[in-house]
Amino acid sequence: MPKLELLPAVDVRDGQAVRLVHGESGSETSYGSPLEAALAWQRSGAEWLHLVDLDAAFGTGDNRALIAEVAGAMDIKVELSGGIRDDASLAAALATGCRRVNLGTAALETPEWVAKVIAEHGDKIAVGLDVRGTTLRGRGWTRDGGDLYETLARLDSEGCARYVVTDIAKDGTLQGPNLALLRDVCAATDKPVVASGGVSSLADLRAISLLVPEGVEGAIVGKALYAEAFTLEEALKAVAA
Ligand SMILES: O=C(O)c1ccccc1NCC(=O)[C@H](O)[C@H](O)COP(=O)(O)O
Repeated sequence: MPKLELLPAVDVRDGQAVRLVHGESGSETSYGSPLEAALAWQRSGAEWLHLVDLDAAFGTGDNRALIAEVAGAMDIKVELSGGIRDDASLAAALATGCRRVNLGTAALETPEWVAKVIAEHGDKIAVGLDVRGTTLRGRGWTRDGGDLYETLARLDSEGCARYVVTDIAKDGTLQGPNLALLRDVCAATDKPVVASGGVSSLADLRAISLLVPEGVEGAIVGKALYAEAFTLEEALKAVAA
């Protein structure tokens, strides 16, 4: 059985690595230099980095140059997220050399464009399905954007390669992942799913690992690493077992 991939997160707001609670603007705790954080995860053995431009997601500017610097400094695979909504932002994201990008708002607001870029870029495109209940949220998770399962069916029919699934109610709270949501999404698609939001312990990671046979491919871990609930080395060992 393939092991669960772990993607330590670096979310960038106003040039700083931050953690949010429920993804809410204004709930930031700052953790200093995004580059230092990313290099630390790489040194600890990460194979992936989940790198988010929160300003681009919220429409409060962007950290494009810094994101490019961080992505360019990585020897590991990078997944980029936040505010990738049109040809210019997609081109800038792909030019960083990242392995893939997550589209969120665009999948809700400009589905034709998303279908086009899925056709052009294949598995370089993933779609972030960020939900409250089963309602998708866009624009930095501030606006409703339709039904999770209807959107998933549409994206599947367009050949979307992968989904990053976040329960916003869990994100940044250290309350544990929404395993039922992950199971339900895996049952609704044959495509791999990356779990995001709420991981609090090694037990949570082991619980997500048990969903690998159902289609969960990876887990994004943010707050738990910054709060030192466990180390990345411990997490990598836990999912390798
Ligand atoms: O990814 C986005 O585009 C985004 C937009 C608006 C608010 C937050 C956003 N992402 C947050 C993340 O991807 C978190 O890093 C991730 O869910 C980790 O959560 P946690 O382990 O609970 O800190």
